[in-house]
Amino acid sequence: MKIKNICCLGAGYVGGPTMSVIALKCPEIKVTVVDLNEKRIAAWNEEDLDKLPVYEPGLAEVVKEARGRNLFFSTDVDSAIEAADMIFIAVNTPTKNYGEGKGMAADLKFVELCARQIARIAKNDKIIVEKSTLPVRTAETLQTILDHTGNGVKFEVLSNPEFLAEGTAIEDLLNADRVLIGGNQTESGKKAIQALVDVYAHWLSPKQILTTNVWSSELSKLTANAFLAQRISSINALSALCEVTEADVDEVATAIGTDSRIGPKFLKASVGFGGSCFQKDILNLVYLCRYFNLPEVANYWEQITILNDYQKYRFARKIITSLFNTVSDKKIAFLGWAFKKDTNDTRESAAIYVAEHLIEDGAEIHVYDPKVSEEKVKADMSYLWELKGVAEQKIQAKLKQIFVYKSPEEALNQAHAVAVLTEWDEFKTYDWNEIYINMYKPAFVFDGRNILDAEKLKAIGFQIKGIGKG
Ligand SMILES: NC(=O)C1=CN([C@@H]2O[C@H](COP(=O)(O)OP(=O)(O)OC[C@H]3O[C@@H](n4cnc5c(N)ncnc54)[C@H](O)[C@@H]3O)[C@@H](O)[C@H]2O)C=CC1
Ligand SMILES: O=C(O)[C@H]1O[C@H](OP(=O)(O)OP(=O)(O)OC[C@H]2O[C@@H](n3ccc(=O)[nH]c3=O)[C@H](O)[C@@H]2O)[C@H](O)[C@@H](O)[C@@H]1O
Repeated sequence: MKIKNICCLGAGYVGGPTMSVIALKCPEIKVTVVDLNEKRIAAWNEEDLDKLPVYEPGLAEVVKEARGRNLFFSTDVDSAIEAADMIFIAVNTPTKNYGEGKGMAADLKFVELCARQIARIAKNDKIIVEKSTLPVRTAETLQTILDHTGNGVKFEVLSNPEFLAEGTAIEDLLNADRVLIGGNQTESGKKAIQALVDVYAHWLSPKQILTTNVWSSELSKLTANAFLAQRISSINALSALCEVTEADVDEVATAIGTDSRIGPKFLKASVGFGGSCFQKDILNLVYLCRYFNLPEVANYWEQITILNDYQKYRFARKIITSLFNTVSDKKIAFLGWAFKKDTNDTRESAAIYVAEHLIEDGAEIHVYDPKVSEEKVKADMSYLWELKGVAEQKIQAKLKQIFVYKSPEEALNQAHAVAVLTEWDEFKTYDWNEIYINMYKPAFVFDGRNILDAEKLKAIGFQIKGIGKG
């Protein structure tokens, strides 16, 4: 079966870049990305490519080439579903914040709504592709909804989880370590798998495309994220030990990472991992393990997020204790707000939690991030406080302790301390002599990413404290 028309539900950080690359590489396939969010779709259709809703190196170039040729962004969900022979579901699957499984389980209501809408609209057979990250056995739920509410047409459900990382999404999509496709091991299931393999085969080699049964594929996605996050929590746990023993965490990471069985990647100690997925996917895994009555397994994975919370808290506490046990009315400059460099995404960014803790102690937070707006920073903090049940009036008062600037100089001027929250390359190139002159003394730098040249900063006169540095 040759795919001619693809529709993707969800024009977010996954749907947008993934479909743009598919459209780029498969010019004979019409790809329509739809979303309920009109503002988001309007931004995807912006003439000015700097205004795309997702910032990713290389994305604007891909959109420029494919958009209007065979790549379209639209809010007309029904028409796109009707016309497609393959439908990707790339909607959000956040942690449930209500009812059964609150704070742990994945909220599948958006996915379920997609399935119901597809079933209602579809007039001919379709392949449904789970692109969102989902708990193992969700395909069964989707199949049940599709079969019971549809118009008698046949649906084949595939799992095709996405492994791209933000900041390197285009590179990851073009040169994927692997693409994973899970499907039913029936004749029609195998045909559907092959149809999706043929899409990716436009630019990936057969050995980069793995096919499995549908459950293995679903579970592999949660597992991959849990393994990746586990490495970060492991090195971050050791960073605390390094700080009290004068071992250097970067040296330890290099020493263990050269063992080919361990490998060097994902061993960078930090203020804690952020991003929309690691935390939610691990909690989802923990919930599943508890559901299947495997408490020891659940507790094992849960420790990764517990350690991550500890790491963010530890960083904030270090700032407070170093500044003579209070940051009340002190100006703390934040370099970076995004959860990692080269993205404008701030979901679950460590910066949010560090800021919360410092604000609780009375600090003023002065933020500069090259890609994050004032509106976003304030929305992030408001959202956190709302979730915690803080009264609206109190939220408004706390927001007055946050200032966001368009230039680093403004954020850094007259600061008591600088905290590096995101590893943007430009922070390394600043004139730190000048920054020192314009700060209160002693001038502190808390490098939550270990990116600055500590010796150079010490020579200037800074008190510098990194992660896992004695
Ligand atoms: N962000 C990332 O780097 C990665 C995310 N994932 C997974 O991909 C999924 C999507 O993640 P993101 O793109 O980051 O989320 P996102 O929140 O950026 O985008 C999801 C979009 O889906 C839209 N949507 C919700 N319900 C809809 C419906 N019924 N019809 C049409 N559109 C609808 C929302 O309006 C939103 O724009 C999640 O399951 C996530 O775990 C997987 C790999 C990487
Ligand atoms: O499912 C997802 O959403 C994606 O989650 C991660 O990608 P992402 O969260 O975009 O970015 P990462 O590079 O994994 O970084 C996550 C967090 O860990 C931090 N990190 C990463 C690596 C490291 O060594 N140390 C470290 O602290 C980063 O700064 C960031 O805050 C995975 O890397 C992707 O494979 C996956 O598809």
